[in-house]
Amino acid sequence: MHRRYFPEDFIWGAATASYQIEGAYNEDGKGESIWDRFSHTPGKILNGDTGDVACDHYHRFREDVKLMKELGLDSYRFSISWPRVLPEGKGQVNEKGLDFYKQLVDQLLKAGIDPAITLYHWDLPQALQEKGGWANRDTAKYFVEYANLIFKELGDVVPLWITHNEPWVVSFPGHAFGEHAPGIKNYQTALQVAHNLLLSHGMAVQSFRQLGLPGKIGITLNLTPVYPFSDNEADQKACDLQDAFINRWFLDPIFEGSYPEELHQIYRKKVGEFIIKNDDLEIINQKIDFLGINYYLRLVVKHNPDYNIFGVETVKPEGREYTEMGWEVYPEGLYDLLIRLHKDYAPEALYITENGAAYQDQIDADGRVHDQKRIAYLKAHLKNAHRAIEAGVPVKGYYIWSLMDNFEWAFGYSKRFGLIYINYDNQQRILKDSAYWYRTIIAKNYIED
Ligand SMILES: N#[N+]C[C@@H]1[C@@H](O)[C@H](O)[C@@H](O)[C@@H]2O[C@H]12
Repeated sequence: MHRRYFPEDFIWGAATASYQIEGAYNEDGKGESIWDRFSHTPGKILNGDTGDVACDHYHRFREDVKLMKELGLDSYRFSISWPRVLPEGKGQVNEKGLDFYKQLVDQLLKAGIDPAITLYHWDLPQALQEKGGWANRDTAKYFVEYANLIFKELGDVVPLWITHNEPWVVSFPGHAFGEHAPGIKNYQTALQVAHNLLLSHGMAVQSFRQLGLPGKIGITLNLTPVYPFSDNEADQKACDLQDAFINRWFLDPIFEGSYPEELHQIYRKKVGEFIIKNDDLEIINQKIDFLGINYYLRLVVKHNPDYNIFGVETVKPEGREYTEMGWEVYPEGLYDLLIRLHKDYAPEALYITENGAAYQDQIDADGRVHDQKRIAYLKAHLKNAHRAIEAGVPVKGYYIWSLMDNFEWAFGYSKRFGLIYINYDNQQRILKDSAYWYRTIIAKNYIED
């Protein structure tokens, strides 16, 4: 067996997000979020599930930190619920909400686990949505005020900061396709949202620098390598357009201070303009300390003039393995993506801030969850991350999505991604075989293939 040793300082982590695990959706002064509103709207979430209770992490965080310590995690990535600390999105602070996060960070530090905080993982205060939400440029200003509150409370002890999680998902499923909160179906609004999210990212990075905090700050993007169905020119062009739509629309402003021109032209013609003010792109193009990437799958596309505004159709290659999300298992895509990012954008450092898979997990007669498919998935992706590191890509850490089964957005609780199985009937936590496997990987700092 070949041992693939990871760098001595490689960070082994796991990730969650506030709305997906905390519950206590209206307790201790927390304000309503757009996901509270969306999940309480009939027909939006499978089985009518909501995040009202979720994994009850708000009340069980001490038990959960003990489980993280049992796994030997170096770091735990979680998000702050903006409306839990600022119920109206701005103004009056909810001290009980802030205190929850201070206690969580305190428990993590005592357990020897580095906190990694995501400031925004989709749960915008509903009060700000009433003022236009991310389509309103003012929300960028309110985001920085919120970020400064958290920076000042936790900035001295938290080493890793992520401004936004997957702004592409917030923009398009949330504002063009209507599949995510706030459930808007307006492409032009989605483009303005994307821009205001990026602007708020740049403004928050500037503020972080001005505060002189000791940690590192970056952003997490869902990045998907795109491959042409065939080598004909039309399919290759379709591939380039899909890459611009999903990846470059966010990578280029952040790293180059400009939007992909060809796609911008298509948007001008087919969607309409969105407002960019004078030095916006200069603000967005702030130097960041790392790029976080969430990798799950690749896309294979072909040209189809009738398919959408781009004439790009996604195809599902035959004979491949797919997860419960219908996502192709393609570990090589992680290697290809890391190599491309290193070559085209050269981020100072990269963290794989999410990688994982949903499978049909069940408690077997022995009381265990034998999730061998997940172990195989994680091992294959770690192998490709290691290949990229050996090729010189500065990958500094890996966070499994997810620490625990949780509320999977529009799919409710039907999809299980966790290392820890959650019995939602009694909130029992059960370490899956993948959790025990991950514990050994962390301890040995190598995988064998
Ligand atoms: N779907 N799916 C799983 C996972 C989702 O649960 C996370 O909240 C997102 O950051 C990202 O989409 C990935």
